[in-house]
Amino acid sequence: MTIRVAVIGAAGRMGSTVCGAVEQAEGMELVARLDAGDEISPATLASARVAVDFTVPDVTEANVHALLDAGLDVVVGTTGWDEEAYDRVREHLARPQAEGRSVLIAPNFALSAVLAMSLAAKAARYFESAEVIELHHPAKVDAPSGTAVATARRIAAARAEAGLGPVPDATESDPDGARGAVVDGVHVHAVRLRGLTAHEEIVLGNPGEQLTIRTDCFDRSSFMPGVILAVREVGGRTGLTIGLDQLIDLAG
Ligand SMILES: NC(=O)C1=CN([C@@H]2O[C@H](COP(=O)(O)OP(=O)(O)OC[C@H]3O[C@@H](n4cnc5c(N)ncnc54)[C@H](O)[C@@H]3O)[C@@H](O)[C@H]2O)C=CC1
Ligand SMILES: O=C(O)C1=N[C@H](C(=O)O)C[C@H](O)C1
Repeated sequence: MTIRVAVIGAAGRMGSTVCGAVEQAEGMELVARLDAGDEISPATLASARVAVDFTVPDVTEANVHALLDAGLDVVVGTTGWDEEAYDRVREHLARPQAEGRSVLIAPNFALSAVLAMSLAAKAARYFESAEVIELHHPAKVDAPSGTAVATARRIAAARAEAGLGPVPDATESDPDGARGAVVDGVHVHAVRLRGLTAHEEIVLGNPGEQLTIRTDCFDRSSFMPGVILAVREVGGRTGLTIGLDQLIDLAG
């Protein structure tokens, strides 16, 4: 059966690329393109079954609740989500009116980034030091990137599980924040540079050795197979799914 798809944020860099990918995808029909100022309502959604949200961190959660109220399953790529916001979506999905509905939120839909996060989490327990450097195009409105935050959280969780203490760091004075943001004890550095798209480096250090894990997305086409996979799969799930790795077998 054809999946009818609405794209929210359709005029943006990601939204417009997603519109093109949905139009090219077998078994999908793009039925609505909504952007800022458009109401989310049955009339504008044109009987869409799945909505894809690539908007801005300030509005994405409200969009998801409105889309659930309208009876759609939702795929979200927009950043800015925290545990409290996830919990509010879980609570919404638990209401009888939302029975059978499903939301998938992923900080990154590119396979290289999903693998980089997974490898970083796997490697983290073996290294004394770990830091994350994300590098993006200068039109990005948030820092650090959602992917970097998710990566740092996974590294921190792996370190805690392995019983590792804080990363070694003798810094006593840093009035200008040169050591970057600190996410769950992991330092995260953000670079904004003309010419870049979306890149991340995870550096892990031990005495005398370093492991560098790097993902480079040179073009937004890199995110499209993951987005299309999520659109296909979201309807077969229930509840909240976080991360594209939940749909891909990374074992082996
Ligand atoms: N999960 C992933 O793989 C990826 C996630 N992103 C994230 O996706 C988001 C969008 O990124 P870009 O497309 O580069 O940004 P963008 O600024 O090019 O596009 C955002 C679009 O959302 C629209 N918008 C703003 N408020 C809206 C509202 N209330 N309703 C509907 N549309 C609204 C804007 O008018 C704009 O067209 C960011 O949070 C970014 O970090 C970006 C790339 C990949
Ligand atoms: O804004 C972007 O471009 C990107 N945003 C996401 C993030 O913040 O992690 C994903 C990717 O890095 C591109």
